[in-house]
Amino acid sequence: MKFSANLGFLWTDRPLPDAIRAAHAAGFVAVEFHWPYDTPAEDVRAALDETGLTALGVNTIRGEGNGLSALPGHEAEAQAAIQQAIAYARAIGSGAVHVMAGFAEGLQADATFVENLRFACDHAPEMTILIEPLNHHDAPGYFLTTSAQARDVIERVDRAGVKLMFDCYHLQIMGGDLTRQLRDCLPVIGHIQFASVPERGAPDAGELSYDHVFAEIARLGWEMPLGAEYKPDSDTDATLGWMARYR
Ligand SMILES: O=C(O)[C@@H](O)C(=O)CO
Ligand SMILES: [Mg+2]
Repeated sequence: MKFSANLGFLWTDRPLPDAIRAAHAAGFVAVEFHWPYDTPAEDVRAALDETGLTALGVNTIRGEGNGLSALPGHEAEAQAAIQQAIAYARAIGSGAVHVMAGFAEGLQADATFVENLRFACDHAPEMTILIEPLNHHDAPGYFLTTSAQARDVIERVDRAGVKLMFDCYHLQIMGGDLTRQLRDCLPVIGHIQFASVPERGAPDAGELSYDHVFAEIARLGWEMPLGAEYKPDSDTDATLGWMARYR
């Protein structure tokens, strides 16, 4: 398997260009970001060029909450955040942006999210526009919570570019049955992330067998790097024992 280091959680003790170099030294083939906007895109791009790593994605900013795109009345702000993320992604050579929905509920929020996602897809037709269900313990009140809801939104956005960020950690907490969820969602998955459950640590612990999950992902023919989005319980390099097991 190939892995992407999520630098929102891994090597957060150093500047992003150094975190990219550390990911390369550890054997990751890609990196992904949460909110890299404080680091000039050209510095990130230079570290990517130097190491040959691929950049898989950036998130839209959180705003007051966990994103803006499902907040009725905040369309201008949400679309500015989408444009900012797309511009940054283009500048670092990344092909995906995760559009964060925010804390909201109801029909108006749903319609707003769909419209803002159409805006993102139409603004950057070459880009994968990701949406990600988050679990209700870590992000109570977040608009998007299940893969079924995400698939319904994706269908109604009705654009080829919009895809599901399948985070095994969140989706295990929000109902589990992960093997079936992977099979059912496969046609709309744009990226896969993982962490142990419930601690959100390295994948070789917890209630979820990544021996099984990764084997199923491979069996389904998924070839893109999987996003290691976990919170190291010590120095990141000391938590990477799982990589040798799964590579
Ligand atoms: O799972 C997560 O928390 C992230 O993928 C993210 O982008 C939102 O915080
Ligand atoms: Mg995630």
